[in-house]
Amino acid sequence: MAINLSNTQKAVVDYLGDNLLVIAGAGSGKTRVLTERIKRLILILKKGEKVLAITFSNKAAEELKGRLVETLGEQKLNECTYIGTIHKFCLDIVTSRSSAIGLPDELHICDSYNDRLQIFKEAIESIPQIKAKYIGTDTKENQKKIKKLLDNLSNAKRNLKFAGDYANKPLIQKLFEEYDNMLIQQGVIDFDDILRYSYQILTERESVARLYRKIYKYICIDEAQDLNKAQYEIIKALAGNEIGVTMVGDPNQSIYGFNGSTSDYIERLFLDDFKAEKIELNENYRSSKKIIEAAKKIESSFEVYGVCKYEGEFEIFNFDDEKKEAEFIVEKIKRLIKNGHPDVENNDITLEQCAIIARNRYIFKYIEELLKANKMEYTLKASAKGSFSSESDFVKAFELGIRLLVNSKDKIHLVELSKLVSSKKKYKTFEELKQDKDLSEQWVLLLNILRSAWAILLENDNEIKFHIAIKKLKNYMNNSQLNLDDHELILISEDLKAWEEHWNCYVKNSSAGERSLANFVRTVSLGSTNISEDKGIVLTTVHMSKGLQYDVVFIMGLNEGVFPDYRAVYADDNSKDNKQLIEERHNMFVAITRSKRLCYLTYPLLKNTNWGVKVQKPSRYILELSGIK
Ligand SMILES: Nc1ncnc2c1ncn2[C@@H]1O[C@H](COP(=O)(O)OP(=O)(O)OP(=O)(O)O)[C@@H](O)[C@H]1O
Repeated sequence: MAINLSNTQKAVVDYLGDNLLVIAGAGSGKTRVLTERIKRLILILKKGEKVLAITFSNKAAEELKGRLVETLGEQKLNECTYIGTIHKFCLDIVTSRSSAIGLPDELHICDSYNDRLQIFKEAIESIPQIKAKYIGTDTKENQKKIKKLLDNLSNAKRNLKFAGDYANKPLIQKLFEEYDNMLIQQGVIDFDDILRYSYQILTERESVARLYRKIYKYICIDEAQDLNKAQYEIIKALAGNEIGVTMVGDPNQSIYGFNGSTSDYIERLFLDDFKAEKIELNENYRSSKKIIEAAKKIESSFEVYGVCKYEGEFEIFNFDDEKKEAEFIVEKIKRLIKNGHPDVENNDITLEQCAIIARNRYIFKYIEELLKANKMEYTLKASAKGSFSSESDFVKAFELGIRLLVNSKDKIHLVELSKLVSSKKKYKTFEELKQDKDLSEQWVLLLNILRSAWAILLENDNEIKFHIAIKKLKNYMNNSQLNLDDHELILISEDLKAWEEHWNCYVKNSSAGERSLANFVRTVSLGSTNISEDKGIVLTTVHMSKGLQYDVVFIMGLNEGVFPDYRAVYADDNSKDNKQLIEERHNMFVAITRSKRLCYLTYPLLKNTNWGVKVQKPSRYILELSGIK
């Protein structure tokens, strides 16, 4: 359906000055405008130049690509744009220019928190003074301290700090250095390093920055209210004073403070540093009148011009307990699907148009059980990670082996694979493990199969036969000697299907020349191959619901301490300037504004906990909103 842009939207699309800040309210057509602006900028590019579009998530990058490809076609899109998350873009800088700052050529991503924690513990163990000073004898307390230290270190990295910046705290400096060295010795860097090292490359190697500026003539940043220091400084370093930067964001939707993000970067610094022109988009094309009214009660600064013709529904319900709350939602969805609703186009509602949003994933416990019992399809969106997440031991071993094929220095995954195949053995190399015949009969058979699949992957790095390797694994599953039970067979088959999807997605989004097994593993680590389509009702945390919209939205579990989160509620500072509480309010605003037409808030009065049945207070948002019928 062709949509006519409003005059303000057109002003954004056609702006041809240097830098532009677009403050865009929820549902004001940000994505639409960004798509049109990129198309407009492409028209003024010279041969070989590109527009760099940085999105907040892989899903948003896919969405943008999908919309652009419709008019530009695949070839033009690839010739004229780079669309991806900042981590993906920076990983390309680091992996192609690592030697410029003295890092090894082949680098991989340490993508799991537990792996990082393991390496960090080894770093602590290797420095006796740190162990003595920071770690005591109480093991539980130690775990907490170690995690806190690691969090502090991540935070420092997000603020672009290096070990050398801690010269006045020699022990911290040593720990920082040791952790970084240990990562590098294993051929890996962590997520924070991807940004930190690319910043170092861009600022210390002017020639590299110049090269990027020759290619990327315009930079467009989506969801810019969630930039943190590292991300903002990278964009600044990349742009120099030569490249036009457009930032689009909504301060009311800033919800990543725990990552060091703040809307200050757009509201203050971008305007000062880049002398950017500011345009505000205040229309709302998404939500019905009732939804807008509720959103305004949560964020009084939310101004909307132009009103949607639909009245919509906004209602609040409470229940004796969580089970009853879940039952109500399921029944309500069934009724809406059966009867439709006059405020939803064509009076027709499908499962896919319904979302259930909660502040954290644990709220979904009962509703998941109930949806399963009712055979109602749903997709749970609770975490951006989880790409390396095979459930069966067999495919887990295949996956760990792939990591070891591309990074022979990787000790963490060698230990993990060793534990999987044998509880007693410790191998020095992957090769040693692969050749071991002194294992259980089952693992000797499985390793035999895995060896042949891994060998296929190594045959030709320019033309990886991933599907043939998977086919080999599938064929062997039918081998009766393996004696796998039905449950295990289902897990294996689902895992293999997931790996085929990762591979297909990787192939679709990469060019033949850049493909390699190592590049594939890095892309999976970034979650860039994890963009399967949502099926059925979407159950999503607020954070994962960003940028999405549904005709019907339920926001459940609205109790004080859950939403707003207890950490914000019980923070020492309970004033209205409490940053955590401000961010919780943004979370509530995001949740409500995902709804196009109908929005229902629910909460239980009692909750079953490990400590018995507890009375629950309604969320402060319920009290604020209860005047709305
Ligand atoms: N000029 C317009 N006329 C009619 N509909 C529009 C117009 N611009 C955008 N829309 C529609 O409004 C809805 C919201 O747009 P979009 O998702 O781009 O908003 P957004 O600003 O990204 O929202 P949010 O920040 O809350 O995620 C979409 O369904 C879009 O197609």
